[in-house]
Amino acid sequence: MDQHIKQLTQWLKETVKESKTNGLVVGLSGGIDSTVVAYLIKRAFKDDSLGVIMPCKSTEADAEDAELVVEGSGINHLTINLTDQHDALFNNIKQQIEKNGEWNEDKQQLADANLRARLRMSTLYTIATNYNYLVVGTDNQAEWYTGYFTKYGDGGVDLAPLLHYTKSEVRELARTLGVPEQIIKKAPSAGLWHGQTDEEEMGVSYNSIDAFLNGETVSDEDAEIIESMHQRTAHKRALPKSPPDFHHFTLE
Ligand SMILES: Nc1ncnc2c1ncn2[C@@H]1O[C@H](COP(=O)(O)OP(=O)(O)OC[C@H]2O[C@@H]([n+]3cccc(C(=O)O)c3)[C@H](O)[C@@H]2O)[C@@H](O)[C@H]1O
Ligand SMILES: Nc1ncnc2c1ncn2[C@@H]1O[C@H](COP(=O)(O)OP(=O)(O)OP(=O)(O)O)[C@@H](O)[C@H]1O
Ligand SMILES: [Mg+2]
Repeated sequence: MDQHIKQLTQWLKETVKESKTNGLVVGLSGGIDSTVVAYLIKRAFKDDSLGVIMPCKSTEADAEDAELVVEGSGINHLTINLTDQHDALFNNIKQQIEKNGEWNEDKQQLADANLRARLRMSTLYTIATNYNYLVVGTDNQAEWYTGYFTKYGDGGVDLAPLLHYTKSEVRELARTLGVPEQIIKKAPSAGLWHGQTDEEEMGVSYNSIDAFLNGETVSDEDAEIIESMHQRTAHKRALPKSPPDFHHFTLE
């Protein structure tokens, strides 16, 4: 993994140079993916890398883990609490829809969760504009393939350095980078509602997704879940659909 870390660091430097920007910013959750990204961007840009801790109705333990990452990596950081802003915006939207009697209770948890991810994205882009930085994503190969991210939320980024690494490879990168074991061992969680874990929500383990991506045999049930997630989320990996140019086409 040493060689990968050197190459990733070099790639980050080149990408920033080509974009004529000054550095990189990432959201720091205290989870392993953003931790690995934080260590990498700090290596690439000693002074022009920034981690942003954005609690949003999340647990104190998550913010403490993120602080541990700041200490371990030495990365510059900001903490911006989004809880009140999320509350205000979500309740405003909810009240307006409720007035029409059209609020969908079944979708409340998901809508609330995705707004958290999109508020974080908006915060990161506001910061990126200020410093002339790029926003770095944390999606790994397993999340990208299954579409397990919020479209234009944590998926709304300028570059995605971990896209070709399975979850177990991200753990290997973390060990090589000297990430504290406490962070490596934590159950992956989007932290979008109390007690959420990725594997419970998806109904399949990262070990199984990694094996599938490596071309190894997994159970039929797991393969079906993975393929179905992949198909349902194809739109997240594509540019927005647009119609044919009707200046040049007439539909029958
Ligand atoms: N066929 C289609 N063509 C074009 N667009 C389509 C579409 N189908 C839905 N859409 C659009 O996409 C939206 C649904 O996608 P999206 O908004 O992403 O929402 P969705 O995929 O339903 O939910 C996001 C999932 O990602 C998980 N997540 C989020 C954030 C972080 C993490 C993590 O691991 O940390 C995990 C979260 O727990 C949840 O399971 C729809 O509201 C609609 O606007
Ligand atoms: N509380 C938070 N503060 C700042 N950024 C956050 C927060 N929660 C989530 N994010 C951002 O959203 C990204 C997606 O979350 P995700 O859970 O997939 O990654 P992770 O937390 O780094 O690792 P893991 O998947 O193992 O939990 C994070 O990597 C991070 O950039
Ligand atoms: Mg997480």
